[in-house]
Amino acid sequence: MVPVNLIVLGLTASTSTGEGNGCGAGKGWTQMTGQLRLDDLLQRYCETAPHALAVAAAVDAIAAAAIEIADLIASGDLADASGLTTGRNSDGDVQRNLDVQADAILRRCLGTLSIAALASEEMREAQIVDRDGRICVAIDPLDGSSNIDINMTVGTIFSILPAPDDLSLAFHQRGSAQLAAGFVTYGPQTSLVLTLGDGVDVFTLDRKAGCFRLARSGVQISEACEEFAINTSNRRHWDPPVRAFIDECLAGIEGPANHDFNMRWIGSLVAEAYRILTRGGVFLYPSDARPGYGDGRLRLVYEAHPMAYIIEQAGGSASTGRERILELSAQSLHQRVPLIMGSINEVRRVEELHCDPLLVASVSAPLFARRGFFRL
Ligand SMILES: O=P(O)(O)OC[C@H]1O[C@](O)(COP(=O)(O)O)[C@@H](O)[C@@H]1O
Ligand SMILES: [Mg+2]
Ligand SMILES: [Mg+2]
Repeated sequence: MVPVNLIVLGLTASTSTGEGNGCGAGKGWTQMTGQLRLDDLLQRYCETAPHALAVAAAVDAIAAAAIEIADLIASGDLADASGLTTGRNSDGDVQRNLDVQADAILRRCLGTLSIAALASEEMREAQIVDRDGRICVAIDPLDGSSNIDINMTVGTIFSILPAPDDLSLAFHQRGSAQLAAGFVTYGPQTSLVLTLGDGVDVFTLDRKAGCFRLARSGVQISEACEEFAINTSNRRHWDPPVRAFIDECLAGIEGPANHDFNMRWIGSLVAEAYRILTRGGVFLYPSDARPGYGDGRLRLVYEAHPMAYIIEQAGGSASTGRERILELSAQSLHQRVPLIMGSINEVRRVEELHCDPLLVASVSAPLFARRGFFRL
């Protein structure tokens, strides 16, 4: 087991309380001055639980890989880090040059650690690495890859699970078994969002020093929100509950929601999640009627599970519309799942609509939905 590259403890960070600039009564977070480094936080965490050293080592390795990937992305075509299509991965998705490079960097950085099993979006099957390892790691090396060639935010997502006795079950565990989860956004800033099971912290890459520094601690998502994210080009394929929810959002102050909504769609799960953690909101990638989209688009093990863990740790909610994402366990590595996540009130509303066809019908009836007829 390679020791974590941990540095001095004892740095103190001065703090101030911030609030999301979004809607609702934002619970806010603690804004940090950036003196506390990821290494410091990992070192403190190392002593907390039997798995903690292995988890800290994996996070440390992923952070090192993220610094390399951030450099690569920033160089773009100059470093042959492009959105050029190189083929398809085992799940049939278009694979870009950068998907392959990010996967190689992460596997090299994680490769020196004692990890029981490793899974990646870019690998056909999970790999058993070290039977004595205490943890299993699942990665989406590059999320939002359709954004690469337009210079928009992409990211890396990771999930860390305990190693079960039977390693063939490594990635068939419930999402609630996760020990840690996080993601990195490669945008104007490179940020690392992390939960070790006790809240959510956001770190910013200090490029000069080559380390991540704590920027926000104890992130909390506001319960209500005024922003939704969904790929509306698929509207005609949606199920009635999803259509009803979005119709409510679009009706704004004149509809049952009784307030206006803004809309964003970046096409990059990491960027949507970062926005929700910053100013609230709700994200939906539901199942729809297109061939191959019966379970939505996003993958359970290395996209929905880690995102759900982070969002719940920040006081939000993540659901298929019918079930809590963290209750689910995958039948296969690349299994897809509908994902609705974000501010708790909006996710609850989507769930209500999924459970109650009469409610859906009432939202769809134009007179009922309008203020002035049935609402005072
Ligand atoms: O192009 P669509 O259908 O809007 O899908 C966008 C979604 O697909 C993804 O890009 C899937 O992730 P990958 O890029 O890792 O395959 C998400 O980041 C994003 O939310
Ligand atoms: Mg992805
Ligand atoms: Mg990907």
